Amino acid sequence: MPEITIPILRLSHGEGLPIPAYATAGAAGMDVVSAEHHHLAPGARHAVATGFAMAIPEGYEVQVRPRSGLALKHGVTCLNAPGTIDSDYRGEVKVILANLGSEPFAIRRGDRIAQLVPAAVQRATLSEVASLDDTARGSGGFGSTGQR
Ligand SMILES: O=c1ccn([C@H]2C[C@H](O)[C@@H](COP(=O)(O)OP(=O)(O)OP(=O)(O)O)O2)c(=O)[nH]1
Ligand SMILES: [Mg+2]
Repeated sequence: MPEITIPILRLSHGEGLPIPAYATAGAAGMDVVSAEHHHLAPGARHAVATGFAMAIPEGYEVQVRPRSGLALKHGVTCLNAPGTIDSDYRGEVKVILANLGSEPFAIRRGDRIAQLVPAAVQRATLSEVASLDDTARGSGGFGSTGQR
């Protein structure tokens, strides 16, 4: 898939911070850093400032995903993963971090806190009908297959 270009606007409190960037040539996500210091108590959540806004091209979104290192080592994750940045959103990108661990977690300005993955968006029109076609599964779900 060809690369898209996303205009990014640095906000005043984002001055001096790196803009989100790929850590390696094959990385899927651009690491994004915190623009603030914040103490995240166990069980707490916070919308962490990043200091920038974007104008995502129509037809795309940007997903805000957790970093596995923070999740594994500290129990810190994006509560709404994957977060959705809409193409018409012009506000500051925030990262909703939650501390699911048992220790307080210190977020420092400049720390990498999440990763951004641009993705194409398939939109759909919903067409209301009186009945649906039959399938082998039918209404079975939630672990209905392979029951012993
Ligand atoms: O992790 C996130 C998720 C969302 N947003 C911003 C961009 C997004 O376009 C907007 C709305 O997000 P979403 O649609 O997930 O939230 P909502 O609760 O449906 O709010 P809204 O009514 O504003 O759509 O909030 C972020 O900055 N970070
Ligand atoms: Mg919404």
